[in-house]
Amino acid sequence: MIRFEQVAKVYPDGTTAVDGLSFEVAKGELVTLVGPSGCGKTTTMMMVNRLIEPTSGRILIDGEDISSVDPVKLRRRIGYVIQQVGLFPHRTVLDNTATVPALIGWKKSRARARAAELLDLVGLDPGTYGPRYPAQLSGGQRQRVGVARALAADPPVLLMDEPFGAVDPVVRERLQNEFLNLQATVRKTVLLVTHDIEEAVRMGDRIAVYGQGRIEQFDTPAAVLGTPATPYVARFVGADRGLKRLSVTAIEEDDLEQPPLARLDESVRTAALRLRSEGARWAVVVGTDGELHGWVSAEALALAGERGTVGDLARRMEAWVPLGAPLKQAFSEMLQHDAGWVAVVDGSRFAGVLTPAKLHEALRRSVDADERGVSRDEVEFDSVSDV
Ligand SMILES: Nc1ncnc2c1ncn2[C@@H]1O[C@H](COP(=O)(O)OP(=O)(O)OP(=O)(O)O)[C@@H](O)[C@H]1O
Repeated sequence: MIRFEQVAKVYPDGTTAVDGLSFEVAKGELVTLVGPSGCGKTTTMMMVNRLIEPTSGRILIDGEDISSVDPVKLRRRIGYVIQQVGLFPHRTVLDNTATVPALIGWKKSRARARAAELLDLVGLDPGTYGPRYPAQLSGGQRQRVGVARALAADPPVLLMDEPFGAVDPVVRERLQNEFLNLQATVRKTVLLVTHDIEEAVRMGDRIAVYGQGRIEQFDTPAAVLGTPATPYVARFVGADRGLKRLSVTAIEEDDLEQPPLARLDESVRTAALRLRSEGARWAVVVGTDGELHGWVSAEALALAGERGTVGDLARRMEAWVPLGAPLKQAFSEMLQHDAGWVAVVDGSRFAGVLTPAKLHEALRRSVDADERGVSRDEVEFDSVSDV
């Protein structure tokens, strides 16, 4: 979709911003460009919409050399989101969002209807926020308007330069997640510039790690964290890359432990006897179709006497995550609920629990799989509890 072929940019004062750039971004892929200040990320991005012209090499979009495309026409196919949003202060949020559709000649009513739809999509109620002016919004809301505006004319390509840089870390994480959800539906081809490796890892399908003016590694987040291509990349991703890896390693069925179970409609008596004979202190409570309901302690069952069903005593499950969610989410649920384990569901079906030991094992397996270039289920480890 976007292809760089041996692209270099030397500024008139002789500064080589980038050199020998060759990479490809597939249709619908989100690639993050990450690296320290001044390494050439923004230059790379601005060559795509021809705000900067390369000194040598070619850039192609959909096979077409962009140097032969009229820059104005080119930019209509490319949404652009920047950190300082750049909203027009004297235009309402709705009109700001409708800027590009209006520019390309849509009727005012159609452009505004589209703008309202987009505001809704980025989580801003068009009735409430549409008539406001940019100064009447929070930083995070302005950033959302920036994204809505960039998407308004439905461009196939989106360039985002530090799009979440101007907001505090909590809002940033929320905006990142919202954007990922949005991207799952709109599937734009995205280049996103950031200097934050965490953001690059969280957002990117693939990451281009920049050294000075060149790409040191272009790979998936897991590979960049697991097997840095050069000492420079290893230093850049940091010594805590195991920790960062938590956010890119998905929970798999094999990582789970199967705890004692009790059925919702089971009698207290049989459940109590069974748990006692298994020496279990608690059980996960599931419904008739195996759906997760909650948990029950062996003590509560023992004290309840002979009558009633498990359902009468079951407590709600506070900590649970879906299968496929990152290990980091499970870890954060455990911390948040001060729990020693977290339930994992597949749809509504209870799939098992993740314990700290299993979490650690999953992480080690994933690092090892990358180092050996095999898939994770081909790696065997003794679990901590076996040692
Ligand atoms: N117009 C210009 N004239 C001369 N040098 C420039 C110009 N624009 C950028 N540079 C230089 O080119 C190099 C790459 O700049 P670029 O803005 O692409 O880096 P960056 O990785 O995006 O940095 P940052 O994260 O700080 O925005 C830097 O050394 C910068 O000083």
